[in-house]
Amino acid sequence: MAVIGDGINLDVEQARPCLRVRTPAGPGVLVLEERRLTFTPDLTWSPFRHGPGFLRWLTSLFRRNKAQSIPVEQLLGARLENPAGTAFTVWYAVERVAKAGCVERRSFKLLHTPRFEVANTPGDVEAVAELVTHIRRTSSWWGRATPPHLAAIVNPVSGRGGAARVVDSHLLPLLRDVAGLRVTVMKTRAPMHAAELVRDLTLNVPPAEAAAAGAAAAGGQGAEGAEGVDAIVFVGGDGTLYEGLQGLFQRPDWASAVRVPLAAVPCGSGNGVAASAGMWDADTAVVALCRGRAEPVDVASVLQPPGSRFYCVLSVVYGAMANLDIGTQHLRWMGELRFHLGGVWEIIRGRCYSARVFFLPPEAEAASASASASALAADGASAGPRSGAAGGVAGAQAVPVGAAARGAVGAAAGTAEAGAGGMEERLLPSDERSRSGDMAAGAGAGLAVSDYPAGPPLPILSGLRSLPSPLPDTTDTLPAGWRKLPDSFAVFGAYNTQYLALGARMNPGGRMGDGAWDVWHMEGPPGVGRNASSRPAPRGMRMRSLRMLLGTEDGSFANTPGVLDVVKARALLFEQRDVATYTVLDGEQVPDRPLYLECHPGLCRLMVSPSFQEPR
Ligand SMILES: Nc1ncnc2c1ncn2[C@@H]1O[C@H](COP(=O)(O)OP(=O)(O)OP(=O)(O)O)[C@@H](O)[C@H]1O
Repeated sequence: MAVIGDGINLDVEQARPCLRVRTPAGPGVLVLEERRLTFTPDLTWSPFRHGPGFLRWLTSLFRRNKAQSIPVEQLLGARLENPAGTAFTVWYAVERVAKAGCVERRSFKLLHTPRFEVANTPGDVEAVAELVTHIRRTSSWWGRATPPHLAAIVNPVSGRGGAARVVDSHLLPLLRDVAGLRVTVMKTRAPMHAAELVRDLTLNVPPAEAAAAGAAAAGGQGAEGAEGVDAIVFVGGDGTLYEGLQGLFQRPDWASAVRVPLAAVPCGSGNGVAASAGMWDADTAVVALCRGRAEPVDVASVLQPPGSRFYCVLSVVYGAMANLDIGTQHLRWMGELRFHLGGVWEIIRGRCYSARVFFLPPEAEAASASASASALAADGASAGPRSGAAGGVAGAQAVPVGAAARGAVGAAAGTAEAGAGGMEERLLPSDERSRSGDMAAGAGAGLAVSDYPAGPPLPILSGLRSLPSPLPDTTDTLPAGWRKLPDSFAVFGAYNTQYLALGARMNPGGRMGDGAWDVWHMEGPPGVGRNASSRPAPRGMRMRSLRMLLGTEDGSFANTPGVLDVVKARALLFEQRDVATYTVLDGEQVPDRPLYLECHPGLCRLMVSPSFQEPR
């Protein structure tokens, strides 16, 4: 042990600084041991019990020289409290468990010690700097020698507009000043700006092996020290992450860029991605970003004629579930409450919605692949649209629910039509836009997978001879293994993760990296046909919907038989056949045309809370 300054010792070899410090409650010794950081006061007061009040002072008399310690696994970092570097506070995170209905929510509360101060000598200042760096490196740098670099994409209009506040209260003071991470803040200036920002980022891609080893460290050792960004943090709602995801897949290097972890800090209205990752609040998100745990998350490619390709990680919803989101946009100022009001309104309305849905269960994937391979072989491996039963009809009706139908939706929602078309316009790079425009003019456009922007391979959809439009009446023209859902729904939603919003566990039992989406549906009355107006719900349906609404917070509706049915899907063919609703991907409306979804198992990586756990 070397003596560095007045009363300050540093056990250099074992990196165990022992500092003689002064707190507002009196002097003592601060020791960093292998398992804990301990402060032992010389006199009577504990640093954790300082503050005004005679009673507090009196109690501390009975706690003479009692050492206070923080387990190292709780440490987060330390902040220098003055320019001279002689004062600092140590920050740590304590786990809290709260009950939300029948499920536990594990979040973190951030706490700090009182201000420790040392004498102003070069040796003391150096020892403090060394201690601060040591705590930061071992607690919050993902096991690296240098601090990871986070790009924070901040949407100032998400939710109630609190994202900028979270930057000032958490991202900069805690992640940067306490944990010592490098944080670059970028504010979005308009819809889809997040995609542009992600497209232009210089990324520090971890090696494939490090990413595959995955769960432990978000970055991996190989990427350390490079100039790029180690993780992309979306400070906003689900829409902000969704837009960023589109940008990620517009990058020419998307195949490696997907190894850079994504994170969601909850500042929107729904925050389904953040909730599904266990990021219940900004404090917990800070701890997660410091610990650097990342898990694989499935991404779905969604193709829509004539040439759009979207990517989503959260959900495809339609009917009541879509109306309570998109139909309540004007109540955004209410935060999550708007979804509950929308849900109640949908129950009062008691509507069912018509749609055509086919899905491929995971266990049927192999059968489907071999069937389509042999069909292709029999056809001489021809590619592109065919004039078969599905393809022939499709050619004439590439946009199945016509302008009149979209007009009706637009009229109902004010800006719905502009929003949907506008998003498609914004999503596609300019060359794709012009291509898709040309294709829209031509009959049969967008019916082969090759008509869509390149990206992750789509073996299941490519196995279809063409993308059927409109969707057929039966599974006869589809490869083996495909199944059909009823044509009418009181509720329909396909989910990848457990939560659709912080207070909505819509997919209890869902796992975000299992390579399948869970399709929840409540069947409506038969005979609701194409382009028909939505029908009133039959008897008992309102009660089932109400049960679902009441059991949404913890997902307990799933325990009541007969409320909803669920199937797992590797791929989905979906066609909207109703004018009184929307089709919504990850909370963002898309045009009301057929969509073809295929799941890419575990393609991206999502940063999760240290206590994140999914059902087995
Ligand atoms: N600077 C901006 N000005 C206006 N709109 C923006 C800006 N930046 C992003 N947007 C748009 O804000 C919309 C809402 O963002 P986001 O989805 O993150 O919040 P939210 O809808 O409140 O949350 P959630 O999706 O979780 O319900 C997005 O559709 C996005 O296009």
